[in-house]
Amino acid sequence: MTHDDRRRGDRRGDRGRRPHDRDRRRPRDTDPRRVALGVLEEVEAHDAYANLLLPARLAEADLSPRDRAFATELVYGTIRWQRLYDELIGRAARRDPDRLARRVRWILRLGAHQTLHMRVPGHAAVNETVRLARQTREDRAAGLVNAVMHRLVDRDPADWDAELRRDLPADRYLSVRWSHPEWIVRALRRALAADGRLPGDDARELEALLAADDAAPVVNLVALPGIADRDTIPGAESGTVSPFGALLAHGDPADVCGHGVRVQDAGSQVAALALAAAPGDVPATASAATAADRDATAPGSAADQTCGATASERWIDVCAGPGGKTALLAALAARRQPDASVAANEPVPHRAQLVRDALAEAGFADVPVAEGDGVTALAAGEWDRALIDAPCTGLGALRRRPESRWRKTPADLATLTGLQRRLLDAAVAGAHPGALIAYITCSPHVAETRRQIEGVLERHPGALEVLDTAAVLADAGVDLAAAAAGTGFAPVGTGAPGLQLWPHVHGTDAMFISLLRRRA
Ligand SMILES: C[S@@+](CC[C@H](N)C(=O)[O-])C[C@H]1O[C@@H](n2cnc3c(N)ncnc32)[C@H](O)[C@@H]1O
Repeated sequence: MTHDDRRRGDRRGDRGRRPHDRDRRRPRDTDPRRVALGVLEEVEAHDAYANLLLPARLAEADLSPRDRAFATELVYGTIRWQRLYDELIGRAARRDPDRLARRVRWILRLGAHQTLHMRVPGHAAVNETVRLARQTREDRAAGLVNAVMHRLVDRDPADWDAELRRDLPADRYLSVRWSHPEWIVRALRRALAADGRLPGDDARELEALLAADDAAPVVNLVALPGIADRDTIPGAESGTVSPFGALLAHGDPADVCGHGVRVQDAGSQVAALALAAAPGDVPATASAATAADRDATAPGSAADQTCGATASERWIDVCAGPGGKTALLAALAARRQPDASVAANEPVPHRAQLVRDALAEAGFADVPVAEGDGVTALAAGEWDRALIDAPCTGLGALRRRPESRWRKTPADLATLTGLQRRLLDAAVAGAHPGALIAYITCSPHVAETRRQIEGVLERHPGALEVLDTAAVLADAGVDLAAAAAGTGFAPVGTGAPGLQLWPHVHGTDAMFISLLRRRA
């Protein structure tokens, strides 16, 4: 080492080490299976979220676009399907899979995913899985991995299925076959039945719902009305139930987002639209719409035809973070009623900042975002339309968050339903006659949906009118029948005091939307 080298080294010291130095010492990984295994182990060890961790690990690796897609499917698919794979691995290994070393279990789950859901030929799945075991210091388990993988690939998946169906009680079979915790299977069955969707013991619709949870969801985009046009988003296709929605089957959403285009599930779009489009029986709190306002709204677009609001209303989104619905509400309000004011509330500071960012990006930086309790904001009563997108179990969005089904427990329900009830009661307390409330969850669980609405109606007899959400949305250009066409399932359920959307019927997350109006 020359004197100059030494000086350079001294100057840089440890803190001054260039970012690439680490990369130079440790070659970037070029194996998608090894990258996926690392992510899966980290997700498990640190309760991390795969959708946050994976992009970081992909950025550190050196993978072709094809291998990045392969690693992505390996991670998400293996997490989703782990219950099925554990059952089959246990049968093939003739031992409890929980007694295998963690890494060996992940290696086998990865192998199972390749052969059962990724169309990797059997021999390649076996060889690559054994290779992965050897490369990751699990040589001693290579024999077991080889034997288990051979038993998995040598049998037809239909044979495995027949064996499971024969051996397991009905709910346990569904739980294993569709890789959901058993309590979630039961909760979804109850939710479908409450929506009038399970005649007799027909499991067909329940299985269709479970299957929809297991499919990789297509990216849903929203083109905020008045700001962006869904027909001009590069590479996007139509086909969502939302009048502002588009699908991005291929490509990186980051390449098309911005300037009023955002990633947002079509069910969320429809939920925000329902509040905006509900008939404006709300007494105007300031001046009525001027002729100039009305002229400013170009006729013909979905947004213009759909908002039922009257002028100068005050709209509030009380559970706003991260701001997807707030941005759409602001766009809908601005398009139809420039005089209406929109405000947001989100108690968690970093999520409140995300709401501000979402609003600023869409050109609504002037929308105030408070950091308080939604219960207080609602009880204060300074609003004409309130969106309560309540914290919930998220059982309606399992397809988007692969690990969430394994982390939720029935115990989560108690806290969440208590808060949901307080939010609804505060809305009743704060609402003036004619004020509108949209109560929304991204869960179909009956305790979070219809029972909440039944409960608030019982606690405040005569105070609320339940609007027909499906009819409001139909007037707003949402064609539920077209969305359900070809699925073999009814476009709208029956009996619920609100609209329940379903992934297997409408292609949306399972959002529940109930529109309520305060009576005099
Ligand atoms: C389902 S998320 C809302 C999603 C959001 N509306 C959107 O579309 O982007 C529920 C939000 O409620 C917030 N929250 C939790 N407790 C709350 C409370 N007491 N009052 C109001 N909001 C609350 C959570 O922090 C979370 O951001």
